[in-house]
Amino acid sequence: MVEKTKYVERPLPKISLANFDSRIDEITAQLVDAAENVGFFAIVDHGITQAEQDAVFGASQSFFSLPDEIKSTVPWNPQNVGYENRSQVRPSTGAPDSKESYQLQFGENMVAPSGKSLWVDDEHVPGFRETCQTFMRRVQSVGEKLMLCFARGLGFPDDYFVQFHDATNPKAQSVLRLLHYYATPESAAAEGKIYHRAGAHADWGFLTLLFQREGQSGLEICPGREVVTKFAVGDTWTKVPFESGAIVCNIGDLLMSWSDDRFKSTYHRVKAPCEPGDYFGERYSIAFFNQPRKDALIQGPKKKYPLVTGEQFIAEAMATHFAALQAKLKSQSSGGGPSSPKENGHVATPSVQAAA
Ligand SMILES: O=C(O)CCC(=O)C(=O)O
Ligand SMILES: [Fe+2]
Repeated sequence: MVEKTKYVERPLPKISLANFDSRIDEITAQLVDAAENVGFFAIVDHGITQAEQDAVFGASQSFFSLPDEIKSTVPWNPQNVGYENRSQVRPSTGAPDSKESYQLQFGENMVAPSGKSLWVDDEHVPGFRETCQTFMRRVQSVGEKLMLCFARGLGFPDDYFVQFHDATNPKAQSVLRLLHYYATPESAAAEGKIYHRAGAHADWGFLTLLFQREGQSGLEICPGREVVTKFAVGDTWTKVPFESGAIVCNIGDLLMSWSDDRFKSTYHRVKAPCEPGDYFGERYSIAFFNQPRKDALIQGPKKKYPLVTGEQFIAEAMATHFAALQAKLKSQSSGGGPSSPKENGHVATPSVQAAA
């Protein structure tokens, strides 16, 4: 029988970006407070309209509706781009998420080592690339406002974080991730079979901006993490429901480290539906992961952690993640859990998901 989830009500800070230029200091104070105390917050009055969101969700739905043979023409690769299906295994669950996702970037990573473009051909989803790139630029500009405030809040020059996330640089690494979680049978839940959605995790990147759809709930957070060097855990959850006009934002491990652990990278998940009242239908969401260039120099103002490049930080995060995953799989195969997934692509792949 599935254990009943422990829930606690925690208010999610809601921050308006209206009149940004004249309110920067007020907005900075609100963002810093949210980053220090919750790690998650909702942004409103950001200028991205519902119609713009609907357009990219439409493109996402059209892409995921394509036959597998077409989706597999743009396969995921370790540059953190491309399409994957039920391949991401989180250390918290040791089993694949029941979802498919397609990751897109601004720069040269969209060309696979083979020379092939990882943009799905426009003949399959007309206007797909243009729709996604337009949306990416819009989200990037919102992210840059938040970066300016966080730089100011930490005592860095205003453009400090923005320069490392320049989307016009061919080496830009930020990712738009289209996500589609499969509907799961309620009968399976009653029999104790769990279909994970996004198993609990903290994001590795700098800052995530998330778009949800009305009526497709499931996002939950578990604040309280103290240091970035420890793997995130926790079991008391707070629901983050869809809110019209709001972008849900969260601090990632990289910004937690870059702030000397002042800002919290919060543990979160899309709940595996298994209890009465859970949402078992399909869920579409879109995440934009701001990730600095590989040569960005990461060190907080108080130098709590040694100076590392963006590339080194991700490599270390991957190693920690991979070790935690191996430990989980080992505990499952030694009788700690039900069936343990085989050590195949499922295990190697997720360890390099920058979003994990
Ligand atoms: O789909 C969602 O709502 C959350 C996804 C997520 O947390 C991730 O991909 O890192
Ligand atoms: Fe996440």
